[in-house]
Amino acid sequence: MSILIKNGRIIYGENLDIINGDIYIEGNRIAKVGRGLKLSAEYVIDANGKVISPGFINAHTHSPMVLLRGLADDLPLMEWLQEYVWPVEKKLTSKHIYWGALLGILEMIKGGTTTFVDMYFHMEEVAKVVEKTGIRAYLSYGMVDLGDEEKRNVEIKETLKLLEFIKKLDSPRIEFLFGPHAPYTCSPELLKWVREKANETGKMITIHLNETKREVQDIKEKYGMTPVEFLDELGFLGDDIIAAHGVWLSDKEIEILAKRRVTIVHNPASNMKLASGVMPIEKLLKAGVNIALGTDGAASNNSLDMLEEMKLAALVHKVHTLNPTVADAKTIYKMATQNGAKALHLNAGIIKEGALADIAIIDFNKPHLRPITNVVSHLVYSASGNDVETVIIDGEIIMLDGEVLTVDEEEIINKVQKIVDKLH
Ligand SMILES: CSC[C@H]1O[C@@H](n2cnc3c(O)ncnc32)[C@H](O)[C@@H]1O
Ligand SMILES: [Zn+2]
Repeated sequence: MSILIKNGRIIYGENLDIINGDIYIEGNRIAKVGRGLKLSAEYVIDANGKVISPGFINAHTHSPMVLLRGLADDLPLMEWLQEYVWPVEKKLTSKHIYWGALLGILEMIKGGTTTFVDMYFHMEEVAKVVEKTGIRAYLSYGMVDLGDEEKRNVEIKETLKLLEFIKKLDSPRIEFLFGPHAPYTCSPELLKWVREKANETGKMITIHLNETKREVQDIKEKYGMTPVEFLDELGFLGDDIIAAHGVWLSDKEIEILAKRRVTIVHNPASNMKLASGVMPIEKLLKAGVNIALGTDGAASNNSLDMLEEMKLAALVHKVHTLNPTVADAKTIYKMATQNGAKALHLNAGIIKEGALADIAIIDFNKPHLRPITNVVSHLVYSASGNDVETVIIDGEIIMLDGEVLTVDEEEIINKVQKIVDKLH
């Protein structure tokens, strides 16, 4: 398929330059960017008054957790997980996960997300939904063994099953990654197995890391080291690690993360809602750590809106440090786009010739986005997912003028309501 997007304001290249012009897409790549392109295409989109942005990369979520949205608000992490979330998750079947993933992915596409990194269970169902909807995804089975060998073997089996399933799907948009849940739920034996298997297969790893003060204390008591030191001792860390949260980090841990080229995923809404704390963004940036952005699951956010997440990321550090220059709009915007792509070693998150055609077109013909003075600032501080109009993923139009073309939105909303009504 070829697509010509005409007369838009393009957020171009690594430096986010604004160019008024056209984009020509051929197959799944951006072929040309320029003014007044005289090229014929199978599909032409008029982007007058609109902004053409790289699609957003949600680098940490649990897509089916939309089923638990609003279930347990206003609680700290451990109580939230142990007393509310895990008991409900025990009841979830593959059918629940299929419909939950449909709702979660529908929400993400509507908000301009073109790629997401997921960790949950019954992930074969999520893979089916990714295939159907047209989004790009990196999927992991969330492994928890709590030091129990029998449980470890079950988790290993489930992980290898997902790896095989995704291999057989042979989709250019679906990748597998390993998903040990966290150092406090996974034994050293399991973490070592993950590292070895990741080396053998070349697949990446995602994990929750240093999310709460309590977690750091527990790991120190158990292993006599901080979580990052512990993982480094195991030989676990590398540039294939996508670690969610990184809230409670010592200077030494930041140094290790930088040295090992680990990506940290910032999840400001979840960290604020669960009162986990504030990520040390200035120190991480200064050390050169790659920081991507994620929403976490919808039970701790409570939405999957990357535009909203950017605003929260930009604001929380200003109030926390009492310094308005911290976390400026461009820095945050890069976290939601090119830094996520860097973490995934993916040629996306950027508009330039040769990059994957993963694009969000945002309608700026709205009062809250006028006058157009600073496009990136408006996206970070004024826009929300509702302003996204058209989404292209892997060179295919997935949403056009607000309508997702690959699924029936009304059917998904009604079905999810029915299955959740029965669940509680
Ligand atoms: C075993 S699948 C993934 C697992 O993670 C849980 N989860 C969701 N959000 C968080 C978070 O912020 N920290 C730790 N664990 C989280 C989710 O409910 C699943 O059980
Ligand atoms: Zn999470």
